[in-house]
Amino acid sequence: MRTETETDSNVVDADSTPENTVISLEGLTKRYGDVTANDQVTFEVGAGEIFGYLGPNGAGKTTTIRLLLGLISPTAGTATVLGADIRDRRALTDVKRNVGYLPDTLGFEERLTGKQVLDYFARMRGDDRREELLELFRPPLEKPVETYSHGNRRMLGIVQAFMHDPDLVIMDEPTSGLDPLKQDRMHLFLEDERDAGTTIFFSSHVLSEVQRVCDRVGIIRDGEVVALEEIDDLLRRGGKDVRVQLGEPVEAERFTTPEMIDVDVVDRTVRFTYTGESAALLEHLVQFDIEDVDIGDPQLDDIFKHYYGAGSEETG
Ligand SMILES: Nc1ncnc2c1ncn2[C@@H]1O[C@H](COP(=O)(O)OP(=O)(O)OP(=O)(O)O)[C@@H](O)[C@H]1O
Repeated sequence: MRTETETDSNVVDADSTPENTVISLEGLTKRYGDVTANDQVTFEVGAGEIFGYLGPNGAGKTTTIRLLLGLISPTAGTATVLGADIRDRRALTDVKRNVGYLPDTLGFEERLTGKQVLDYFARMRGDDRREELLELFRPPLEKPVETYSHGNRRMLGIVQAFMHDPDLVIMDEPTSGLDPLKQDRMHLFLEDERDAGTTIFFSSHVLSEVQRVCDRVGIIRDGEVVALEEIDDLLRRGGKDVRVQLGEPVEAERFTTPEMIDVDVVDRTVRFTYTGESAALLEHLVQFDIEDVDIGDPQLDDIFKHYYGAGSEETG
């Protein structure tokens, strides 16, 4: 069941509490010496949603995932996964039979064949959906994993993560390094799984993929969650990345409207972030001698820059 959460401001919304909580983090903190990799991370993920955990390299995404799976212990705070407290090893081990995990780096024994790897996981947790998933992702099962391409490693990893038909799947940058066709296949698959009721938590540093498949997003920066909201709200505030090629040079003052941020005019090319309605932008542009217009989604970095303020905890 899809979870509706209301977010009417761009502050971290601690009340954004989905029903039927599958993952709940409460003040989760992990320190490595002077580095606070996760700092009081608090949010919830509801049943049947695709939750995107977004952040630049080194933000703390993998740390959260490893904490959730009990692979490392928190310095402070805690979390529950399918109701099990991550500090309770036995309870966590029990529920992990019902969790799929796709790590960023697959720790498969390299000399085993893909089939042997799947057999190993099947013995631990079952493999009811193995054949169906193999039809879809087709890793070369009879070859040793050490001969696999990056893409095939991912394909084997996905089969492994889903074949026991878990209620929750946690994935660390699942599409990184995949070609566009494989990324597409993965995204469609995740949507189908979500529609069938599986909860999916995945990390990414690619906004476009999070935008495409996620219902809700948490943004982590320097170990802190700086935004927690519906993807549509995030993108609306993120604005559009616009590049306009003009037939003749134009004065920035004449061209600029209040909805344009970071206007950069170089000769006949103007770049800016547009935060208003697309129709209003087009209406404005027709006044000028336009040769070309390119309107794209904002980059994650721009959203950070414009809405969360570099290096500050300010979220508005
Ligand atoms: N075992 C460790 N020992 C010391 N520091 C660590 C350790 N693991 C992570 N860190 C540090 O914690 C911070 C968060 O790292 P983490 O791997 O969680 O980020 P990430 O968002 O997953 O990044 P990436 O996208 O690059 O994988 C980084 O500063 C990293 O250097």
